[in-house]
Amino acid sequence: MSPEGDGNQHDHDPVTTPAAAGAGASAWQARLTGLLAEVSREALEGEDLEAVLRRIVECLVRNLPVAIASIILLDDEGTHFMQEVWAGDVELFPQELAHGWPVSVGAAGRCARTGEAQLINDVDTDPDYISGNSAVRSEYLVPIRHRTRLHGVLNIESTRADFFSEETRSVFDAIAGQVAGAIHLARVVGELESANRKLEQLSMSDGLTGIANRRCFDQRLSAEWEWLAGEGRELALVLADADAFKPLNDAHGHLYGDECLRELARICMRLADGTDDLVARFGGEELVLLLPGRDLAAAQELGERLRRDVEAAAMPHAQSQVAPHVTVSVGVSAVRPSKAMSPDHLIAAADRALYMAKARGRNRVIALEADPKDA
Ligand SMILES: Nc1nc2c(ncn2[C@@H]2O[C@H](COP(=O)(O)OP(=O)(O)OP(=O)(O)O)[C@@H](O)[C@H]2O)c(=O)[nH]1
Repeated sequence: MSPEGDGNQHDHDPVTTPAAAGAGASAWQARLTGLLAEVSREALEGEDLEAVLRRIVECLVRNLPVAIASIILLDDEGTHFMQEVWAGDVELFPQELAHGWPVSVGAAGRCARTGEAQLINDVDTDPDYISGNSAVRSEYLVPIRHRTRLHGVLNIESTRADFFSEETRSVFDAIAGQVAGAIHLARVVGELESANRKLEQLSMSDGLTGIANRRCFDQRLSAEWEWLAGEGRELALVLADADAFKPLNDAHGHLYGDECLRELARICMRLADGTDDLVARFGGEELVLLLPGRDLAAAQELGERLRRDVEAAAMPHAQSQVAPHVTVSVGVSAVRPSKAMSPDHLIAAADRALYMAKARGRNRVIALEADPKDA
């Protein structure tokens, strides 16, 4: 334990309290004003919230003769404290407070419950005071509030009974306001980042099946193309098109057609077992598997498994001339990416193979190496 003025940096500092300042009261005011400015700067840092709050409490302990400074944050419901960031000489940290505690407990709880600042001039006489340092004599707790939302409590503890003058308290009130701004800023930034992530995800996925959409596929194809060109490894495509899908919609309705597409997507997802494999909706009733690192034979085998799995799913199709259930035709292509060709050559080859599978009676797999003449 090191009470202020006892071995810490304020020992020889003439301006540690308003009383000590005496004729130098303006020096004390200057210190408080400087402190407020420093806290404001920290509050606007806007990076990781915990780091910002930690620097604020450290700044308080570094600049003022206080034994403990802490910021205690409430959960979303405002019923429990869930996080405490502190600086100073905490010699006792009650275990029950380590993982959050209800606002029914402690002087900080009283501050949160009442929404009012709490000045405790003699901690020994306050029934709610929970000691963190046996030398502490007084405590000041301020609600941290942004507009109507109570975020938590700013807690300052001093080893002097007369430390919290009106002027000093008003500075802590202002600091609590800065902390509230910092918390609000961090939460808004966090919410924006998460909304952006969601939007990014939405813009890359297909609403019906939940798999990647064409935009995502195009981006990944060109990224894989570049990467594999450098690596000298192959890239394969499996393009699957549901057979007689128009008659299926006409006979069973679009909702059933939608459900069949979802099932096709699930089957493709089960087959895409490579870490970099991508399953995407290529167009209406066409799905595509992008298979980095696989050659034509491996992709053709996967295409064949896909065709068989779709048959095995036995989704009824009353109007297909191929089978009484949904079938797919599959075009497969592969290439070793190089500057001589582009991703379009790979797609064109898969497309040509698919066309041949349809022409030869559907429910079959055709594989073609990509050819510079294809695109
Ligand atoms: N239910 C449903 N149908 C879709 C969707 N997207 C495209 N389709 C339908 O898929 C059908 C594709 O028809 P076509 O291109 O004529 O081909 P097909 O009838 O499957 O015949 P082949 O491909 O030659 O075997 C069209 O009727 C589209 O309306 C979708 O999201 N849901």
